[in-house]
Amino acid sequence: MNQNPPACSVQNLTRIFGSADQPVVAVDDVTVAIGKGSFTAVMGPSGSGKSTLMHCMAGLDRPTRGEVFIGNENIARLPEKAVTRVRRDSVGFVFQSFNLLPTLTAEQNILLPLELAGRRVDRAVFNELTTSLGLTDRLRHRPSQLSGGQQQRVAVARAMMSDPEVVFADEPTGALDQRTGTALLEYLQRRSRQHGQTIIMVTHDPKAAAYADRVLMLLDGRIVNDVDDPTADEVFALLNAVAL
Ligand SMILES: Nc1ncnc2c1ncn2[C@@H]1O[C@H](COP(=O)(O)OP(=O)(O)OP(=O)(O)O)[C@@H](O)[C@H]1O
Repeated sequence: MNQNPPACSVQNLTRIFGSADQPVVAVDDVTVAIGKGSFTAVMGPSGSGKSTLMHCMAGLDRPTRGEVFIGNENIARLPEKAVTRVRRDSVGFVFQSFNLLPTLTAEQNILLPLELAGRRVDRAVFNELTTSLGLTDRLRHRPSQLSGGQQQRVAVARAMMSDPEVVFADEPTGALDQRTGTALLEYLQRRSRQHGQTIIMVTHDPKAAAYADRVLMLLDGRIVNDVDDPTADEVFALLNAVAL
């Protein structure tokens, strides 16, 4: 078990969609702490609440009940403006579909969040990130001139550039071929092990989850398994068990 203080945690988190007479309980009373510098995979069948849990943890969605801590801040209790600040300063998000701005170059996309926040750009951090992601000769290209794998690496650099408390990644390898996906997973693992970056990743792929230090398995909005250092075979068996 990770003894570090958590980078992020939720307590009795519930998120209900729909109306009072037809509620959809997407996340059901979840309590979990994510250790600093850990790499966690969130898995579960379609509709089990993975994206909703991650969106609530990242401050992109509001819980119906419960607490959400990013570092020491309980974002569930903050007004929207303050949540936006915490999200800007302490959270990086990698979307499956990259979400890059098409009119900006790779470099401009990577630096945009810092510029919007009025923060100084640390060129050493920028150089280190773009070199380790193999992007140095692609920085002046626009997203349409980049491959899917390159666009996803730009999205990862953008999420990591502000050195956030937590990076959330929603199916980051979903749109990539196997070789490109593997390289990205190896990078995420290195980033957590060597730089202490906390990473939470939603994935459907047991092989991708095996790169993580920990797998949380969701079913019907609840965590039904919490496994440290899983192998792909173990994850596959757990997934089969809940998918039946
Ligand atoms: N905005 C919404 N309005 C109503 N119901 C929603 C909304 N978002 C999610 N849900 C419902 O909440 C439940 C959990 O959805 P969620 O997207 O979190 O699951 P998931 O595990 O991420 O699924 P998938 O693997 O298919 O992406 C589902 O029943 C879904 O239909």
